[in-house]
Amino acid sequence: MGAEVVIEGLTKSFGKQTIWRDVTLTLPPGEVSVLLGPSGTGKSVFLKSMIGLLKPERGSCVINGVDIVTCSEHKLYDTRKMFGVLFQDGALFGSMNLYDNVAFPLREHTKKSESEIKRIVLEKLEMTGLSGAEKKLPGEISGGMRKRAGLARALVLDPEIILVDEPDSGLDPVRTTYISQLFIDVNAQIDATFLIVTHNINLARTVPDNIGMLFRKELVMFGPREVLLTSEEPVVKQFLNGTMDGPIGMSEEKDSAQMAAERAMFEAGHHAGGVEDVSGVPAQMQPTPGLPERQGVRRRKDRVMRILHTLPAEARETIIASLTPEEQRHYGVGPARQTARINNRGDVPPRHHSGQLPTDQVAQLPGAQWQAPPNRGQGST
Ligand SMILES: Nc1ncnc2c1ncn2[C@@H]1O[C@H](COP(=O)(O)OP(=O)(O)OP(=O)(O)O)[C@@H](O)[C@H]1O
Repeated sequence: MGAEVVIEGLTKSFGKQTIWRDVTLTLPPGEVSVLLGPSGTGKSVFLKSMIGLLKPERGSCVINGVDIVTCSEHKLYDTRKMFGVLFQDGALFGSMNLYDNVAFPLREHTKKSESEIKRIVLEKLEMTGLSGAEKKLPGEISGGMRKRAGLARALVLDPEIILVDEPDSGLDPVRTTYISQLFIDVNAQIDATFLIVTHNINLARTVPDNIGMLFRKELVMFGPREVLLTSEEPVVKQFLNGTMDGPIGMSEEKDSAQMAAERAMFEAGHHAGGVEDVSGVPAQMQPTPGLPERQGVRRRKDRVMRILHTLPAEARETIIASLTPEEQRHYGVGPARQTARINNRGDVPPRHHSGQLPTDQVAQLPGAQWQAPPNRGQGST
């Protein structure tokens, strides 16, 4: 099973520029999570901080009892071996063929024999649909193949955590769906914990178990996919619909005067762009038939049912509706019964900001009525 990653109060600045502050979330073991956020909100900086390439000033990122932020170089080196990282362009060595690129971490970090290396490399190339392409150079293959080769290389050391930076960059929508399927298939086969940074709405809506979003230097939300996908929070809705109508502007954000002026324009009939009314929770991608069931999905069900009472009503109803009648009986929930229980007890989910919930509650979620925090020290703190 993949490792759990527990991040608490993480804050990263460059000089006087705060990139994000007080980020708290837990990546549940073996589940697939996606981190969304407008360009420049520091998603790549977040991934680099998780593997210790950048040092946040405050907070912790704990994996198997080791805090990446404060541990020794020696511990960091060891813990990094638990990660497989897929960079945007695959980050392959241009002068090496795919076989040697994929074999590279094994030759660098292990004492395995060449015959053992060959077995592993061919297995990972097959897993990523690249059998037969061993002798190709990165410059001779398509962007999608380069990404798959990068994934094959990320897999050779049997990672427990896989970080993926913008897998859709430079890919058409169909190839993006194929690489998404590959992530789900790899997850089903090795049960690693995934964190995927992306702008791609289709991927975000259909691939992950959990979704988080960075905006205005904070983690706006992080939790089960049903929460973000049913959220009424303006920034989340705007992002998922890809429109100009909302708090996200040409650069990171708009001030209230600009927002009001644009609102008037849209109300007068100007097209806000994007696809209208992309809403609801579509079915999640499944492993390709013949592959094992995802263990993360099974564990997630129990986990989400334990925190169900903390989730906004619409997400709760969506989750309950997705259960089979047997599962509803098993967990003791049903749409009417659940609503009655909530009404009788007045059990309205609390409002929380990132960082305010105990870390054993994997989904740290603000309520559905989350309000963007006031624009604190934009650009510097
Ligand atoms: N090493 C660095 N030194 C100084 N500033 C940096 C460094 N790395 C990143 N930044 C700044 O941090 C901010 C966030 O960058 P980052 O690339 O993480 O954003 P992102 O959300 O991944 O954006 P995109 O979606 O466009 O890839 C940017 O303003 C960037 O200029």
